[in-house]
Amino acid sequence: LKLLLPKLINPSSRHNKPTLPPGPPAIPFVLKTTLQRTSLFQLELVLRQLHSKYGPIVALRIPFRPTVFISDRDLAHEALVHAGAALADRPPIVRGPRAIVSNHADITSSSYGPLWRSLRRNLAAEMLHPSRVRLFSRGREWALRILLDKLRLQSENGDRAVGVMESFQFAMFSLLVLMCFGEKLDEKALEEVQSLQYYFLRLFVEFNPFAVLPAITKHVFRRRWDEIAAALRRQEEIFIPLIRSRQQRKLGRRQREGESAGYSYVDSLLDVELEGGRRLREDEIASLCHEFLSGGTDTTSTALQWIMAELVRNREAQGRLREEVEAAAAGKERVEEEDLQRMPYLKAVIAEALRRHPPGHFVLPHRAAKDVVLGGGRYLIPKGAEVHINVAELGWDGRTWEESMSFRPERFLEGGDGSGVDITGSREIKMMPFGAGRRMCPGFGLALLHLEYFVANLVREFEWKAAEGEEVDLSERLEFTTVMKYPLQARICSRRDR
Ligand code: HEM
Repeated sequence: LKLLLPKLINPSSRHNKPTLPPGPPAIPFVLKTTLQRTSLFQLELVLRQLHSKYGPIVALRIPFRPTVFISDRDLAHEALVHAGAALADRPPIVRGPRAIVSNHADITSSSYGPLWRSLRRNLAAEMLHPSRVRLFSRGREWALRILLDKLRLQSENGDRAVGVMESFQFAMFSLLVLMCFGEKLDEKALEEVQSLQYYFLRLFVEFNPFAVLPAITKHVFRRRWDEIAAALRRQEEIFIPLIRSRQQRKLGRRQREGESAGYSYVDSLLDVELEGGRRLREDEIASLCHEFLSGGTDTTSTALQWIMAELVRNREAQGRLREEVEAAAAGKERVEEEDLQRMPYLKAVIAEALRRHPPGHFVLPHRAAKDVVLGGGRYLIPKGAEVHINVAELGWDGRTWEESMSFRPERFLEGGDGSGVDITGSREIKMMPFGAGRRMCPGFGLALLHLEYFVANLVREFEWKAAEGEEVDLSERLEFTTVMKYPLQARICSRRDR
C-alpha cells in the first residue's frame, strides 16, 4: 500500500498508465468504518462538492475497497454496458440486518453468478415477460378500484387538501401481493405485511450497528437485534402458509378458500431449479417474495407521487394530458390498458418525471470482478472496487438537457432533447432511472405499465389542485428512495360530479 499510495495521489507519477480516478487523499480507517455503517447514499451533498472539484469520476481511497462515483453519461455507459460483465457484481452485503433480511437468496444482492442468473431469469421470463404481465390485468383493475375508492372517500372532504401517498402505496402493494402470492389478502393482513416491509426498508438506510463485528455488536444492541429477528419471524409466519397454499394448489390439493389468481410469482419460484438440481427452500422463497414486494411497491409509488405532484403544479400539462386521455378512452368507464398505446403525452409526462425525480438517486452498488479501465484508458477501477453511478445527476446534466431542472414533458415529443430516448441505455445513456446493462432493473416494463395505467385513470377521474394558497413543495428527503420531503397534499375533485 505504501508503494501504491503516492502513485494514486500524485497524478504526475502516472506515466500514462491508467490510475485510480482523482479524489481526496486516502480516507482513514475510522471514516471507512463510518461509511460502512451508514449509507453511502447519504453522502450525496458531499459528493456534489467532490464532483465539482475533481470532475465526473471521483474515487474515495478507502483501504482495500476503493469506492468510485460516476456522474457522467458516457462514463456510465462505458461502465455499465461496455465493461458490463466485469462490473456486474455486487459488493458483499454488510452483515447484520441486511444479510438476515435477504437471507442470501435474492436477486439484488447476489453476486454475478449462477444463483443470480437463475433467479433473475426466472423473474424476467416467468413473471415480467409481457405474456405473464397480461395475466394480471384483472388484478390491475382491482387495484385501481381500491385506489379510486380510497381517493373518492378522501375527496368527500370538501375542498380541503388531503395526503395521497398512503393510498398510492396501499393500492400498489395490494397489486404486488396479488401477483406474488396469487391471493387478495384482506385489508388488515395487507396492512400488517406492508408495515413489516417498511420496517425492513428503513433498516437499509438507518445506522447499522451490526456492520462491524456482529458477533459482539449483536450482544451490545441486543434489543434491536431481537426486534429485527421478531419482525422476520412474523413475516415468515405470514408468508409461509401462503407459499404452502400455492404448493398444495400445484399438487392439485387446493386448501385455501377465497379469491385466488391462476398464477403467481411463488408458482414460478416453486419450479426454479438451481445449479445441481436443488430447489429453493421455503425460507428462500419468502426472501424472494419480500424482495419482489419491496422492489415493486416503494419505487413505483414514490414515482407516482412525484408525477402527480408535477401535474398539480403544472395545470397546463395536466389539462393537455386530460385531453389526450379523454380522446383515447372516449365513452369508456375507465382507461383500459390497450388505450395507453395511443397516449404519447402520457409517456412523455412519466419519462420527464422519472428524469427530474428518479426514485433512486443512485443505482445499487456495483463491484469490479477484475481490473477495469474506463475513460479511454485513463482510469483504473481495480478489482474489488465499488462503483456507484449517480442517476439523478445524469438526468439533470445541463449539457444533455435544456433547462434541465424544469418539468417539460414536451421535450420527449418529436424534436425535443428527449425524443426517442432509450430508457434501457443500451445504445447511449441520457437518463437511467432504472439503471442500465446486466443489472438493470428487471421490473422497468411493469413499473412503466403501472404508472401509465394509474396516472391516466387518476387524471381522468379527478381534477388535481394544490392546497388553497399554497404551492407544491418539491424538496426531497432520502428514505429508501428519494421521496417528497413534504408529502403531496392535493385537493382532488371528482370529475364525475361536474
Ligand atoms: C419506478 C419503479 C422502479 C425504479 C425507479 C427502479 C429502479 C431500479 C434501479 C435503479 C435498480 C438498480 C440497477 C443497478 O444496480 O444497476 C433496480 C434493481 C432492481 N429492481 Fe427495480 N425499479 C423499479 C421497479 C421495480 C419493480 C416493479 C420490480 C419488480 C417487480 C423491481 C425489481 C428490481 C430488482 C429485482 C432489481 C435488482 C436487479 C439485479 O440486481 O440484477 N424494480 N431497480
